[in-house]
Amino acid sequence: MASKVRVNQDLQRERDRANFNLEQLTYIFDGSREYTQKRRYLEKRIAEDPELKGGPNYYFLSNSEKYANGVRKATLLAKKLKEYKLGDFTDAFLLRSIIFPNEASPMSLQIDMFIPGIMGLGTEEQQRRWGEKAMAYEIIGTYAQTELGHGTHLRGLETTATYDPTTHEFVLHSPTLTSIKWWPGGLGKTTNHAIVMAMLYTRGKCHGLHAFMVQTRDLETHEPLPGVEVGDIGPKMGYHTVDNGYLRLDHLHIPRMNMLMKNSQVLEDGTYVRKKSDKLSYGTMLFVRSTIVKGVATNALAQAATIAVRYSAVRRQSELKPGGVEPQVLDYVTQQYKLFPVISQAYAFSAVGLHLRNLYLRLNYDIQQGNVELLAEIHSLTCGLKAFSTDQMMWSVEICRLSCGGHGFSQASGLPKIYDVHVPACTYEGENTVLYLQCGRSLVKALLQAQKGVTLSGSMAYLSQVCDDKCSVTSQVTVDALLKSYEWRARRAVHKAARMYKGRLQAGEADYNAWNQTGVHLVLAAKAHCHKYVLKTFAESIQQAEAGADVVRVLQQLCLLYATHGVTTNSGQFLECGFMDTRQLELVNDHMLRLLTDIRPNAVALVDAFDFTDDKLCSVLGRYDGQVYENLYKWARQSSRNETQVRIFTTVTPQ
Ligand SMILES: CCCCCCC/C=C/C(=O)SCCNC(=O)CCNC(=O)[C@H](O)C(C)(C)COP(=O)(O)OP(=O)(O)OC[C@H]1O[C@@H](n2cnc3c(N)ncnc32)[C@H](O)[C@@H]1OP(=O)(O)O
Ligand SMILES: Cc1cc2nc3c(=O)[nH]c(=O)nc-3n(C[C@H](O)[C@H](O)[C@H](O)COP(=O)(O)OP(=O)(O)OC[C@H]3O[C@@H](n4cnc5c(N)ncnc54)[C@H](O)[C@@H]3O)c2cc1C
Repeated sequence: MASKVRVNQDLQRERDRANFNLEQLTYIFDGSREYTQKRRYLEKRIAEDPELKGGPNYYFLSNSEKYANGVRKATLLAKKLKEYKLGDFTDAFLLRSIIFPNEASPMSLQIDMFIPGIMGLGTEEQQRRWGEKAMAYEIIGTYAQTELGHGTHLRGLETTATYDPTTHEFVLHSPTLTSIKWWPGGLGKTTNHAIVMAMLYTRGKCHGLHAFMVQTRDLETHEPLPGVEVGDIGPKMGYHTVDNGYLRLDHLHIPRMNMLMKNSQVLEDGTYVRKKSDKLSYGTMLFVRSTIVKGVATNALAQAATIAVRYSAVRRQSELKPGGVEPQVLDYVTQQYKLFPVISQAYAFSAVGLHLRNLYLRLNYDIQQGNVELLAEIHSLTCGLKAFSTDQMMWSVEICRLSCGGHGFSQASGLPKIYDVHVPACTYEGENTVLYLQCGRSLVKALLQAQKGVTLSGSMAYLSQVCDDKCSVTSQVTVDALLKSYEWRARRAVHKAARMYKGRLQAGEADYNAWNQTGVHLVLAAKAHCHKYVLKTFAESIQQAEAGADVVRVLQQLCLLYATHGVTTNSGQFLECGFMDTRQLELVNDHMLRLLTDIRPNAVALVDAFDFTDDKLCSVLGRYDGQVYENLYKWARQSSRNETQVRIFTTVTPQ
């Protein structure tokens, strides 16, 4: 992004010394040149749009004002989708990310889950009936699954949908206090529809969790409908622009055809027609998990790295060379050790996120053809990678904030806002530990199958491969050599969990207890499996990259940094499996430190390539021009606390 303003000299010097084609790297990070061009076009258009440019300073708003401003922008988003003639899903996500920089829209569930739910769970007729209205924002919906008493345990959800064959209606009800729907985004004030996940009863039999289209509010008055109680769940740690709400249903009658019936049906006489797979109802969650790696984890990592690296190039502090000038804090190796791995994580998870998107599209196509073979594998992968990428993001965003010293603790840095809005991803769409366990169990089950002669395929094929070669790490540390170490570490972790599980069964323990007692090692196995998968996918993406040698070189440096940093921060597991010895670990560690030096000249350019505008970052520390101090001072003076001076009133004490 060319800037005509005065750029901080240190930052300009960093940009002048970069030695790779930054534009090409942006295309790779975005996924394509076309996406970059469309993003830039929309960013420019929004920045110049009189209805959207400017606006109140988010940081100085109360929580209620943040929500009201969010509703204002969400209604403009709906308007601009039409005005800009943007129709498809990707465009809606993109436009929303520009209008809501590191903010969640009060209507975020409309495109995150409500529309995907209609398209994924509804018949073609139902897609026409509600999908088109939802795309036109004529109805505003959310996804109401979690209840006061249950979020993880879907089979424990209590909301009921009971079919009445005499009226051809479902009666939706919240039978207990713990069955009140709790958390759905936009439910408190904003939305007028919800996909309600409820236990389906027909002819006295429960058929498990199914999706129902429920109108919660009058489309004219926005009043809650009879049988519907809705409200906001109250202040939260972050996510202030979203009215996460509660929904209590009191024998609400809805037509039979409000059950989303793509995968299973209830006929007029109450006959239940079952679906191909019990898990197709869970399809919306699988879709969202597949988008979180790129849309949430990568996005947060890249933004936090941009802010922290640019600021570290501008910030001069302390004394490095005795008597010398104060150095840029980016010249401290400890600062490089904090920040450069975050850059590598952002590029790694971007590659994985783009890969997952293609995998999901393939699964979706297969399911349309009635083929659910890939479902279990993609479920396992999306569980593991959603948890692994968001865990990494949570820690790394905080490392970036801490690396900015006191100013990192100011909202002016933009880093607390990144944390606030993205860290819930460790909980929503499946709490991370629970998802690791899903992944870990599927790995152990696959290995046990392989031990019975079943040939494994896909991401688990390596589990049954006999690998007797020793670690090939020499003084020439390479990704290929390290990938074998990662594979060995993951294979060993899965084998260990499987041995523990089988051992407990053989000792006569019940199956559920054998799984529970193995839980810690299931999580370790899932993390090791995901770590290997990320490194392998990142490395393969570089081999396939359409880029010049200069860009390939910097990506290879980042990939090797990702690999070596992963070994040094998990060294116990690599040593424990006996594949790598302490001498080889030393070689890996030394190589990682050399990589920090190699990457240092390109550090600012590598984050510039993420191509975030100042409007997107909302950060005084991460400004493109690096003019931090004067803008921190200007920012502080905007604070309402500075509108008045302190007056000392002497109180007259009665004689
Ligand atoms: C881009 C930004 C988006 C922002 C969105 C913000 C809004 C947030 C919205 C939400 O949070 S919506 C609510 C999300 N809630 C959850 O994710 C609930 C998590 N819990 C579950 O998914 C399930 O309860 C479970 C943990 C997976 C357990 O499943 P279950 O109760 O069925 O029992 P299991 O014995 O574990 O599984 C049985 C069997 O089924 C397979 N399986 C489970 N889920 C799926 C699935 N989604 N797809 C495919 N297969 C699935 C599981 O692997 C087992 O297989 P087998 O081992 O029997 O072969
Ligand atoms: C910001 C935000 C937005 C949300 N938006 C929505 C929404 O739009 N729609 C919606 O339906 N929901 C939404 N949710 C709810 C979210 O999906 C749930 O909070 C999430 O699924 C976790 O469930 P829970 O809260 O019941 O936690 P619990 O499952 O009760 O977790 C508590 C602890 O128990 C552990 N635990 C639970 N089960 C197991 C197990 N089987 N094995 C081992 N440990 C276990 C967990 O690891 C965790 O440590 C949102 C939540 C947040 C924070």
